[in-house]
Amino acid sequence: MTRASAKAGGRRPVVDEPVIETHALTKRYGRGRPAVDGLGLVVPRGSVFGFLGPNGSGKTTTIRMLMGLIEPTSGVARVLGEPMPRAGQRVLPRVGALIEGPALYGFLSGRDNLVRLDSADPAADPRTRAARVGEALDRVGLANAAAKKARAYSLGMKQRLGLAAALLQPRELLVLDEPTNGLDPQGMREIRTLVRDLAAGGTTVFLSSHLLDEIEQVCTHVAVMSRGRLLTQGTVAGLASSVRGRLSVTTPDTAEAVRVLKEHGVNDLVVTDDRVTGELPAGELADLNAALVRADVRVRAFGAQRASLEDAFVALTGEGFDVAG
Ligand SMILES: Nc1ncnc2c1ncn2[C@@H]1O[C@H](COP(=O)(O)OP(=O)(O)OP(=O)(O)O)[C@@H](O)[C@H]1O
Repeated sequence: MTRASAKAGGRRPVVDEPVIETHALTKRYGRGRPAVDGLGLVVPRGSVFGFLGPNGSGKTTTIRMLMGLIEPTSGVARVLGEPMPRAGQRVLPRVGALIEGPALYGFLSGRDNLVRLDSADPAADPRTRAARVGEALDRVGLANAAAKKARAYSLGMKQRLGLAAALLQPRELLVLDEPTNGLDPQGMREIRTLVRDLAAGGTTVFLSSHLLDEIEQVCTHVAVMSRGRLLTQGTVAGLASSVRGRLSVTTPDTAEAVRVLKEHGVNDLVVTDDRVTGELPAGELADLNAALVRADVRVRAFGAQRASLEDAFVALTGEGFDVAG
C-alpha cells in the first residue's frame, strides 16, 4: 500500500496480497514436539485452499492461531493483511469460520438459531434480518427444514446450518475445519458443491481435511502437513504433476508383459488382475508399446496414469497416507 492510500485510511484489499500468510508460526503446548513447527503458509486470494494432513498433524492448532483463538508460541500470522490475534476485531467480521462443529441450540429451530446469531452481531441491521436468515438457509439448502428443531437435524444438516451462520454476512474468507468430517457421502457432496459455489462467487475458502480425494475434488491449492511441519504447498495440479505418473498396460498376458517391460527398464512393476503398472519411463512410450506387440503381448489398453495427490504424498513422506497419523 502506498503512503497516500494508507493515510486515506482505506483497507482496500491489495489484489496480490495473500489472504493468509504465516512466517515461522509455531505452537508448543507442552514440553514435547511442537504441535505446529515453523509454518510458512501462503494462501492466495480467490483460491480454494486445502490444508491436508493426517489427524494430529497440526491443522486445527494452525486454524485456531489464524482465528486468534490461541496465541502462537512464536512466529507471525497475517489474515486479510493484518496481524493475528492483534487485529482480530477488525479481521474476524470479514471471515466466516466453522471450527470443531457449529455452536447450536438444539431446542431452537434452524431458523431461530440463525436469528439468534444474527441478533448477536452488532453490525447486522434488524430490519433486514429475516431476509438475511432466509437467504442463508436457502444457500445451504435448509429452507425446507428451517422450522425443525436443530436437535432433530442430521450431522450434515447441523454442519450446513453452521455454514449458513458463517454466511449471514458477506465474507472475503471462509475457514472450515474438516467440514465433511462425520458426514455420509450425500452430506459430503452437498458441502463440496457449496464450497465450489462459494468459491465461484469470489470467496476464498481455506478448508482442512485428512481426505486426499476431497482436496483433489474441490481445491485449487494445497498445503501438506505432517507432524506439525509443512511438507509442501502449491497448486493441486502442480503437486500431482511434480510426481511422475505410472505406466499402465491392460493385457491378459501379464507375465509376458512384465518380462518385456522389465527388459526395457521399467521399475516397480505391479500386477493386479489383467493390469500391469510400473514407474513411467523417461523414453518414448510408443516404443514400449511396439516392444510389447512384437513380443505377442495382447495389449488392450496402454497409457500413462496421472499421478494423484496420494502419489505425491507418498513421494514426499516415503509413507502411505495414514489417517490415524
Ligand atoms: N490443547 C491441547 N493441549 C495439548 N496438546 C494438544 C492440544 N491441542 C492439540 N494438541 C496436540 O497437538 C498436536 C496437533 O493437533 P491438532 O488438533 O492441531 O491436529 P489436527 O491435524 O487438527 O488433527 P485432528 O484432525 O485430529 O484435529 C496433536 O499431537 C495433539 O495431540
